[in-house]
Amino acid sequence: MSVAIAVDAIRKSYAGAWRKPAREALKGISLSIAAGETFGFIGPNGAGKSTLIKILVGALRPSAGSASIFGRDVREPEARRGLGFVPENPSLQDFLSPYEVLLMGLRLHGLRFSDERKHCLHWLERFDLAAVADSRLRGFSKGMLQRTALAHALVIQPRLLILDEPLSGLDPAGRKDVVDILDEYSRQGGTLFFSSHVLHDVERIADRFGVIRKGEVLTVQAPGELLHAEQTLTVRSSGSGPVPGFIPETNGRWRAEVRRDQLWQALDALRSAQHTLLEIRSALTLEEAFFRYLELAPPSSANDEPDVAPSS
Ligand SMILES: Nc1ncnc2c1ncn2[C@@H]1O[C@H](COP(=O)(O)OP(=O)(O)OP(=O)(O)O)[C@@H](O)[C@H]1O
Repeated sequence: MSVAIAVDAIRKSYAGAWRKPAREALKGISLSIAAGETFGFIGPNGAGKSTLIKILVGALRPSAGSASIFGRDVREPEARRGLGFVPENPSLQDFLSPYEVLLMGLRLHGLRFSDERKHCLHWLERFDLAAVADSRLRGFSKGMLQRTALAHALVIQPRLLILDEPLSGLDPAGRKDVVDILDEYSRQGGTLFFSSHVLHDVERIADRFGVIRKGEVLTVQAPGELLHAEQTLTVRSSGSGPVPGFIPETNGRWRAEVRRDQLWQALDALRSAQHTLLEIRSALTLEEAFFRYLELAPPSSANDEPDVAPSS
């Protein structure tokens, strides 16, 4: 399978303000994302997510290391062919209409369609913007602007989408629509790299995700793996009599927290007591597992030092 994004030992230091030391935002990050993969990049505020994204789209130069998109160094304009990008706070010209924004996207990428208006309206409709296709962006809500920026990224039929916090500013219905569109894009073979704070969205969309903290990637794994590593399971049953280790809930239901290596004993006990098994699941949500992971991740030597580095 071909590599869509390759990041090799990237470092980035921002020069400090007057008398302030330089800040090392990325401390030697390496990643490889396959073509067709959906990769979520998560981490707390200030972890370095946007810095890496800006390097990938050619808006920032790394202090050291290299990155490429479909084999082209990100410093080459050719690397951005077929790249749809939405930054964290998209700044769109507010005197334009959504239709004009999408048309501009097609022009910037040198794309021509026999019926451009129909093509743009298709994407505006997908993002629930058809009714305001020709209205000026001035006065649009944050969610409407975000949806316009996403439609602008998708209208070029990108081979790669890089989205910085794509779901921020959207209400629950808007989030669901966008998640469905991204799902469809991914099922059709598109490659997606996105950052998020919202673990539920990462769980829903991503094939794999990377956790970044203080400029370092702590782990890269599939959403299920984080939960699978957890040793405790919640087992729920329904039955009339008590079972050792199980505590009663309401309506004849019972629940126990069971260690993974003791699951079969617990199931045998339920069978002997003629209980019906209702549910076995990880005792933690992905969110809880993620925060526990962040807390347990051993601090590296770089994290023990103050965030100071020579400026680039
Ligand atoms: N232009 C800049 N000048 C100086 N420092 C910067 C600059 N941009 C980012 N930083 C610093 O670099 C570090 C990483 O910031 P970055 O914006 O990449 O993090 P992030 O993970 O995207 O955070 P958030 O989730 O809040 O958007 C932070 O400590 C931030 O203060």
